[in-house]
Amino acid sequence: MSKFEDLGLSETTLKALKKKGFEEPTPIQEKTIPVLLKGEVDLIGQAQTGTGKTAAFGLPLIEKLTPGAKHVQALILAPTRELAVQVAEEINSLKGRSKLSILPIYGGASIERQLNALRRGVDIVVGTPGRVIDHIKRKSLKLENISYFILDEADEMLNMGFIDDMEEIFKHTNPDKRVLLFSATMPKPILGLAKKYMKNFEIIKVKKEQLTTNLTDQIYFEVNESDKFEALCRIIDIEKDFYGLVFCRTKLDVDRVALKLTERGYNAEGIHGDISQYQRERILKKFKDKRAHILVATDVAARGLDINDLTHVINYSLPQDPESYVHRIGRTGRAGKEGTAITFVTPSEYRKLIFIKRVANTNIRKEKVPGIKEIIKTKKERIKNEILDIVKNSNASEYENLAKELLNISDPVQAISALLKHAYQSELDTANYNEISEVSINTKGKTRLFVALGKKDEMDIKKLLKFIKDKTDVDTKKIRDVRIFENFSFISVPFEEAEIIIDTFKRKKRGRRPLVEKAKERKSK
Ligand SMILES: Nc1ncnc2c1ncn2[C@@H]1O[C@H](COP(=O)(O)OP(=O)(O)OP(=O)(O)O)[C@@H](O)[C@H]1O
Ligand SMILES: [Mg+2]
Repeated sequence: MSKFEDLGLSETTLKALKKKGFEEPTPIQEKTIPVLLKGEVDLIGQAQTGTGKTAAFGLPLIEKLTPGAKHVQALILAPTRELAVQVAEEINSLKGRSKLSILPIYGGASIERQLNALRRGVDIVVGTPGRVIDHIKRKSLKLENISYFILDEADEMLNMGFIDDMEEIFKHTNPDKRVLLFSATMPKPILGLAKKYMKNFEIIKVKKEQLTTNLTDQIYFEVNESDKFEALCRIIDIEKDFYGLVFCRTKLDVDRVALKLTERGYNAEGIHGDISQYQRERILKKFKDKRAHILVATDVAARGLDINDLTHVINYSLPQDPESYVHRIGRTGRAGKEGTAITFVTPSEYRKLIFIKRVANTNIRKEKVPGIKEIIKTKKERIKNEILDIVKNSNASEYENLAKELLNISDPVQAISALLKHAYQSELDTANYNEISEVSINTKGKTRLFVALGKKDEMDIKKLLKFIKDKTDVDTKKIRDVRIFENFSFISVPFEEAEIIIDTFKRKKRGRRPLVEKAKERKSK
């Protein structure tokens, strides 16, 4: 491991790094910085999420560019507004006493202010494609003299959604610039496309077997769509200090989940592309300041965002592709800190999970959604420790007289029990929790399905099979194993059949209950 001092950086920059608290370069910084300081090459830099790619291209810019050169010298493009702001801030914080001026330009923010700043002269522009094109058209942004054209999250920028914009912007730049592409993922087709924009280029990869960092513990839970919210609440409740991002597929889902969390008393916010830019920034700041502990988001927050100390990333819905999985869960486990990523998988999505696992070459371990008893036990333990901590470390003497009075007239155990009940009843109330129907998918793609059917004497195997036959299109011959336990039955069926069963019953209110009711109904007939 080398030191920043060995990479060819100036004294001013080394001082700035010290001030920022960077002790040694990360592997991607160690590899790219010397090449960029020396070289005339274009570059593709690939390294895992949270490993300092911003500084890997930011530090060489700081060294190579001339403050106040009267023309834009570098353009950095990023896929989201928040990321453009963050990259600009990160470079600003690394420049030390250098007079370089760095400006983020992005949609939804005052164009007037951006115009004024551009008129005054800017060295580095960090922008989102739409607003950059807007400025090019207004002739307020001239790119014919740039030394660097950098795509952060390059694979995303060269993907369908952005490619036309990239072409357009590229057309307005001078041919003799350096082109630098950075991302944690670089799928083959995109790599092919990238070559079109570059001349002699080097690929610098921090070689890792897997695309995700091993700082993040990766888990998946098998849950029905209708049980996801309950599972989410349980995950949050069992943690002492949950501070996490929850990813949903659609804006509507984000709104719904955020609202439901708020209604249940959690400190949650939602963020997506339909929210005004002012609100987006306000919400992100609130979350970064930990004034909100849960941020529900679409993939608008999946790439690049650097939020300190996130404990969890939850994939409430499965990401669209392996790359998205890698970036989403990469919001935690950054800069050497550990995190947990939890993915909800419904039976019909199981194969997609396997695909993600294979492409990302990562290990995603299966776990069970925490049970109610387990949560209550954990909470009680936490309460006990909190109280013991107060007894030990902080002064509650103003209550001592009242305590003595109470203990004089009542039994100590009863008094404390009453006090605990008074203080924690609402938190420990099991009525806070709903039932989760158990769906468990085994790895061979066969699904084991648990169906709650009321008491044993209300249903036998024959009735159960007939019930399934009547209610679903499942071929009952494919049911391999049927067992009836105390208050639920267990069947083992191939994946497709399980899907049918689940799809049939999840449309009804709560999965299990209709079955129980139907069983009773039949009995009474
Ligand atoms: N050498 C270093 N020492 C300590 N911290 C660092 C170092 N380099 C970067 N960091 C910090 O690590 C965090 C992650 O950096 P950065 O956002 O650049 O990661 P990234 O590789 O771009 O991740 P992503 O792929 O998610 O965009 C930031 O908070 C950054 O300030
Ligand atoms: Mg980044």
